[in-house]
Amino acid sequence: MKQLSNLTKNVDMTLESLVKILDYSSDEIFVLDGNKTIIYVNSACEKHYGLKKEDVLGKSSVELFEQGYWKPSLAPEVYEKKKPLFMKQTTNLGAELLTSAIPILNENNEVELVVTTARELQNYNLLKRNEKTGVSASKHSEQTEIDLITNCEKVKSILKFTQKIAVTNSTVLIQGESGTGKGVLARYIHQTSKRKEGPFLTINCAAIPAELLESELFGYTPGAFTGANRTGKIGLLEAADQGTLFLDEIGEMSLSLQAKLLQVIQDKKFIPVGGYEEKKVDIRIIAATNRNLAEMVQQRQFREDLYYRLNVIDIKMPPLRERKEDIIPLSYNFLHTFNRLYEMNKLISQECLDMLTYYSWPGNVRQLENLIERLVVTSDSIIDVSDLPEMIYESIQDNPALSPPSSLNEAIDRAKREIVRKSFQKHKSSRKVAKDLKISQTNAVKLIQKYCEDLRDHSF
Ligand SMILES: Nc1ncnc2c1ncn2[C@@H]1O[C@H](COP(=O)(O)OP(=O)(O)OP(=O)(O)O)[C@@H](O)[C@H]1O
Repeated sequence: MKQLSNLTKNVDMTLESLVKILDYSSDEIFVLDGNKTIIYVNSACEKHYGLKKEDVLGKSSVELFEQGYWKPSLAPEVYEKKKPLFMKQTTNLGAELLTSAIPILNENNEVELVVTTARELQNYNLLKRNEKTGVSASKHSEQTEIDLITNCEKVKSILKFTQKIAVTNSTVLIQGESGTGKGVLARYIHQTSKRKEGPFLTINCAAIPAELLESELFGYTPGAFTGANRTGKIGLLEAADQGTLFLDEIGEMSLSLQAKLLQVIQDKKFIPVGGYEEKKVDIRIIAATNRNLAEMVQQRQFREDLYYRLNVIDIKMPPLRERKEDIIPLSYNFLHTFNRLYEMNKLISQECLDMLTYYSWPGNVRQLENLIERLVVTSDSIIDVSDLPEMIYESIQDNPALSPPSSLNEAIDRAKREIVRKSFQKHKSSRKVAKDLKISQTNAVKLIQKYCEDLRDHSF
């Protein structure tokens, strides 16, 4: 390894050790060339964007900005004005950064490099507060707008698909285990649709008794029933006019209410409880369930006609254990959120993050979110493996597929599995996988059969 003489006193510095030092920096450092291509980045980028160095190097910073990894953009102004720039930025994972970009010019006064450093504002605010300068991170400070976070190709293709259906008014049915993010996806669909300026209202059909659910949805006229408000009440169907109504846990809705809902979907009209006059509404319905509706239809617990009406666009939200690539970015996202909420500055060790990826997350993203909140509150300055609940340890040890690999062969097999699955999720054909992984198509077919059986149904 090349020695970097004269850089340090009394120590022989190698390029390798220099890179290591930069990786230990808690601030992010990244360098762009004259074409806005990222030519260097340190490890801190993972906690800010959920991207590994290798996902970032060689990419155009303009392209990453357009994909929503940070905002606002800083590069165009630095390249244009050729002057240093300081700015507050927020990232896709909800980190708030104080970013500085310094252009380095060549002899022709052209921008040769831009050296950018980004420090988390949370740390900065806490530091200032500790210095008693009166600046403090407020618990009620405005929350950064956080999008649906994912690094998973399958979820990314769901998001792309929802953008395609943004202009339609079709009813959407989102199925998936509890806590997978069905509610977050419903909001995302609303935000990307042409109804985004209209209301987005949610009702959980399991949380309200059947009689009350009907009046909540349809509203009622004055004196409609004993105990009713004297002036009557507007229902959610009417309140969501021009917007989206999200019916969570639709599988719990009574059969009689299902019949009424079907009518609203078909005719776009309804009559409030106790009333005679029809009301017209323009709404999009998104329904979600963690139950198997097709099975419920067979068992006559759910109306077949309503099922087909809701099912016009059918999306399946995969459980977290099938999208392990989301665990680290989500963990960082929740770390930023709860650090901000509790005015803390906790860090998390790499070993701890690795351990989180081995766990199966039966409660999905909600369970991960709750755990990170608890860890932020209860751990010392660095959240480490020893802070994890015993239950996580035990379950990893009980399940060999989730525990760290016990041999080189097993590690190779797991790595192969991950690479093939990732490629198949992206390309969806053995020919393209073969090309992507530079293997024969026969080999690709074999590997897909071995590792991707569960991915072969392409419906969302
Ligand atoms: N991709 C994501 N990015 C950021 N936060 C997420 C994501 N997915 C889920 N969450 C968070 O996890 C929690 C659970 O998500 P959500 O309520 O949408 O799940 P759900 O599938 O609708 O659950 P349930 O079936 O119990 O209603 C929420 O606090 C949500 O903000």
